[in-house]
Amino acid sequence: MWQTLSTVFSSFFGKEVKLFMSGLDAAGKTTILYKLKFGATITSIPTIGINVETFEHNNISFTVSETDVCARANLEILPQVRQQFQNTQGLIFVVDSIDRERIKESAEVLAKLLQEDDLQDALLLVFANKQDLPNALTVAEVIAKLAAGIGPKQLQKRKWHIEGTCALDGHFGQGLQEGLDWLSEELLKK
Ligand SMILES: Nc1nc2c(ncn2[C@@H]2O[C@H](COP(=O)(O)OP(=O)(O)OP(=O)(O)O)[C@@H](O)[C@H]2O)c(=O)[nH]1
Ligand SMILES: [Mg+2]
Repeated sequence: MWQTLSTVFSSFFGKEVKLFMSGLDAAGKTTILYKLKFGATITSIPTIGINVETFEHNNISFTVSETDVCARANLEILPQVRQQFQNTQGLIFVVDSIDRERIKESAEVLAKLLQEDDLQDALLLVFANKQDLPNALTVAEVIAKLAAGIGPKQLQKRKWHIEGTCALDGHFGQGLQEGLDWLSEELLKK
């Protein structure tokens, strides 16, 4: 399987892709970013501002900006966050699957992001994170709650994918690489 994928993606040598990652505070964004970059779990503290990191996957150089600033500012997207959206080819939205009380708020943030002009053509990858914890919302439940919050039509008109993830699991996390594989395959079609 790896050989096949690596052959398919060999045409990507030198390709640079910009992604924006968001979601509510404590969803696991920073943990995911550094797991993807270093293959290691970092001890994270709440992020102030925006983290930007570049790493390689499937011969693609992914530059990922991550922040939850839009959530902290009463769901209004701040100008410095909006600056990050230019030329963004993919939006990674991280959901804390155990935070049942805030899943509605999470959907509201996603709805705001999906309305942004610069994100109209962006692929949408949702990570339903913290699947390792008991009582986590299942992937199907996360889809239903997000679709209810943003309106099902929002998902119909966009290329999107969801992975159940555990960012803490092993070297690569669980579901994270699969999510990036989906993004890579969709980028190949463009
Ligand atoms: N059990 C479990 N805990 C996780 C997982 N992913 C992240 N965490 C934990 O969740 C907490 C918050 O993770 P962060 O990566 O700091 O979350 P964040 O989204 O960057 O938060 P802000 O910077 O405040 O926006 C940390 O204690 C992580 O170790 C996961 O998949 N499972
Ligand atoms: Mg953070």
